[in-house]
Amino acid sequence: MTAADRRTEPVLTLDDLTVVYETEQPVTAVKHANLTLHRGEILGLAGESGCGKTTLAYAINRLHRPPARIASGRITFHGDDGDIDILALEDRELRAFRWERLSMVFQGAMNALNPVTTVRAQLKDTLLAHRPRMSRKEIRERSEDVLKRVGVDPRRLGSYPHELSGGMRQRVMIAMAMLLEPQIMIMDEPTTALDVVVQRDILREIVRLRDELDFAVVFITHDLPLLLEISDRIAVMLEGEIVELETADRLYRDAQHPYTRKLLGSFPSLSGERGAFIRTGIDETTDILAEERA
Ligand SMILES: Nc1ncnc2c1ncn2[C@@H]1O[C@H](COP(=O)(O)OP(=O)(O)OP(=O)(O)O)[C@@H](O)[C@H]1O
Repeated sequence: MTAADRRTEPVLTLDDLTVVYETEQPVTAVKHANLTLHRGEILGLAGESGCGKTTLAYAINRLHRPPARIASGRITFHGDDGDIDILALEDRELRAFRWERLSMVFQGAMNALNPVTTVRAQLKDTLLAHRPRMSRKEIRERSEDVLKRVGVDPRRLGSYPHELSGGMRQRVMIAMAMLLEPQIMIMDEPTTALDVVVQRDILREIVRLRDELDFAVVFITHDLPLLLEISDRIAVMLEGEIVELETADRLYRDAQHPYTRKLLGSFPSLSGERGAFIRTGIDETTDILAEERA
């Protein structure tokens, strides 16, 4: 089967997912969401603050906490070895599932590194938790390999998080997320806290790694120009509902939902050629992102 064929196969399906915050005035943050993520695709999830993007991401990995409750729906992971009903997993199975099949990188993830242990120890702990029989040599090789892949010098294995820049810490978190070669990575505003140049480098790296390793990415941000550049398809959320799901090209050229059109209209510089910068790395090309933020 070719990579293109695999790209049309589902790796994750959400059916009728509803998430409610059971507060005094209950808030239905995700409303009957249906979504299919294909193998190896970058799916952008766009929408303004408070529309439910993070709630959806947490629910997929069962990281939601009370008062959040999944009120309806199914979340199915389609592994090469069969389907997994994520909502039915026992705690132990869920721990094995996370990182191994599906991993997450959050906006504040770089601050999620343990401040008192080295990068080496943190990578090793995660590896051993899932692969207890791994030898020291394999652990060292895998740790060096993932750091290299995200553009961090393996000599940094001995560093503590405070010795690394914000961009480097975020790269280490991405290395951690790909450590066990999951088929899905969910990235929730992974670069928002970083400056534009660092952000752009990391995004380019994520696209390149996806091309190389063929994992699927759900990339969450309210930054629609950025999503247009890196995504294969984009889902637009409005008040808990997915109101449009289209290829990035079609969404850009022919958005159907009035809210998508409004969202596109709110980024006046969305007139350059989509995607040229990150996908080809040609620096002379119109840099939509930088213009947007200028
Ligand atoms: N712990 C909570 N208790 C009650 N309501 C919550 C809680 N967390 C989120 N919500 C509500 O759920 C809705 C969706 O929030 P969510 O954080 O998922 O949106 P978002 O699109 O990720 O926003 P942002 O881009 O600002 O992160 C919002 O109305 C929010 O107020």
